[in-house]
Amino acid sequence: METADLVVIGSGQGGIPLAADFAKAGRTVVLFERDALGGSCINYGCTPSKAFLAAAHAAGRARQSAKLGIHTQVQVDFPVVMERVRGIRDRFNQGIQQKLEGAGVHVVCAEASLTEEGAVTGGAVTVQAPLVVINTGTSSLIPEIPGLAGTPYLTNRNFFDLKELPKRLLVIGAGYIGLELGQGLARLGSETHLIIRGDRVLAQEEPEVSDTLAEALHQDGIFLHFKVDVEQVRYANEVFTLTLSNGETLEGEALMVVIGRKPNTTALNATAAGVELDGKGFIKINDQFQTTREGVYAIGDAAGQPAFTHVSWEDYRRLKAILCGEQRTRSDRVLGYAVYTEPQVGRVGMTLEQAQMQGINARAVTLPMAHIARAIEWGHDLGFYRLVIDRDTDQILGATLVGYETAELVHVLLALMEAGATWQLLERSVHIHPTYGEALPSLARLLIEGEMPLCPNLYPNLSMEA
Ligand SMILES: Cc1cc2nc3c(=O)[nH]c(=O)nc-3n(C[C@H](O)[C@H](O)[C@H](O)COP(=O)(O)OP(=O)(O)OC[C@H]3O[C@@H](n4cnc5c(N)ncnc54)[C@H](O)[C@@H]3O)c2cc1C
Ligand SMILES: NC(=O)c1ccc[n+]([C@@H]2O[C@H](COP(=O)([O-])OP(=O)(O)OC[C@H]3O[C@@H](n4cnc5c(N)ncnc54)[C@H](O)[C@@H]3O)[C@@H](O)[C@H]2O)c1
Repeated sequence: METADLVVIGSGQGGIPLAADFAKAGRTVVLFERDALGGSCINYGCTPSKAFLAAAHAAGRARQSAKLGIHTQVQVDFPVVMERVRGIRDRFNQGIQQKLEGAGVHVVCAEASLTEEGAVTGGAVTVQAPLVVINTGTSSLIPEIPGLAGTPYLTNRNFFDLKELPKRLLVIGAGYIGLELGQGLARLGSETHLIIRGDRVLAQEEPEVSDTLAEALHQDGIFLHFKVDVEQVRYANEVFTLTLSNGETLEGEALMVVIGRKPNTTALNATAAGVELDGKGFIKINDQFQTTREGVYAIGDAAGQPAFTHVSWEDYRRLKAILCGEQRTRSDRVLGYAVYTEPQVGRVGMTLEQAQMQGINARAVTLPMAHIARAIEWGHDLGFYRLVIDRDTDQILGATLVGYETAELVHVLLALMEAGATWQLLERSVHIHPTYGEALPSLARLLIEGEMPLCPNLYPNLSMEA
């Protein structure tokens, strides 16, 4: 049996830098990875999806330029689009390999599990270490629909291997992945159908977000099928036929199943090793990322943290600080995230409803994009900006920005929130005209009740009787 100072299971977004930092500091580190180095973000998630969306949104924007008086004919070279995506993914993947090798991390290409004695074993390697960090992420959740198993359906895992643009695409699930990749393929030319269980897309967000996105998807020619389930899948002659709960049938050359994620914890032998899981299989951790077994920590998606790359990465920074003796916790962060549809959804902190549910005396103000000069001038007038504040402390609690490139703009509010700023600070800052950014102080100005009154001692030296 080998010994090491640290064992990392899974090369997720937090595990990689943690392993590299320890190794660079002269500690012996073993990292187990059962699949491609870099985890879901680099190989099957953020990196390829955003490279793919660059092409898709370029096509969408070119078509939409007709409303500016510019007429273009969009020709999509799908193999080139996907080659570029895979090229970027492969470069990032190789970068991770070099980072780990350069730092001196011993990488074991095998699925790892914990032993009851607290060692980690995978392939032909068993390692005993005082510190084990689990960063095993999640995989696609696949529903048990009759006829689905064994068909060549798509998930985020094989989507980026597509060689041909499907003529018709059927998507089960209208969350992050369904909307981003569904809108993407629609913009590249697939006739796209979203099959939605409930009555709105991106149902975890505020209803106005769902309404705005539904309008945008409609403008892209996407068919939205609300309040239906898929009862049966058939695959014959390279065509999928779905029977829906309302009796309708839909046909498509491709079927994408994107209904959420499940934690990669089955192979870990966690419970027997004293690492407790919750009812959905996520690893139970305390506020310092510690599992129920001493010396074993868990970070990222598998530990039930918000499923974003920047969260997993921030988990690494916080865990490293904790291991170095600092007083840090995992739950005091300002959480921001974005959905890369067009328009984008940039989110930070709490919604009005979330704040009120916590008993906060909260208030929200909303500014439609159609009232923002830059948005009108540039033809991006679908969406809105919303700010949530605490009436008692005046602090900014959260924001929802639906519009052009709001994943960037939302950082203004994220930074203000991190600094504990009040809305008055935002209100009195003078932003550049005409920008999307200048709408943020305008949004804060909506919190000033009524017209700004003239002060009674205006021009005190000016005689009113003259
Ligand atoms: C299509 C898609 C797009 C996304 N886009 C974004 C985005 O734009 N922005 C964003 O912030 N987030 C995005 N995400 C989410 C993001 O990818 C994850 O939240 C992020 O990768 C963090 O994951 P992680 O660090 O917990 O683990 P992961 O990155 O999932 O890595 C876990 C690794 O552990 C390995 N592993 C699992 N079990 C074992 C085992 N027993 N032994 C050895 N190895 C094991 C896996 O093979 C994997 O490589 C996206 C996700 C998807 C699917
Ligand atoms: N931009 C980003 O940061 C980004 C992009 C992609 C993914 N992600 C991460 O990955 C996670 C997973 O994304 P996702 O799109 O798979 O999940 P999701 O939770 O965002 O959406 C899944 C959708 O499928 C629906 N659904 C569930 N069961 C269903 C069923 N049987 N039939 C039909 N619909 C069903 C749900 O109601 C939900 O609307 C996200 O929560 C997010 O954290 C992030």
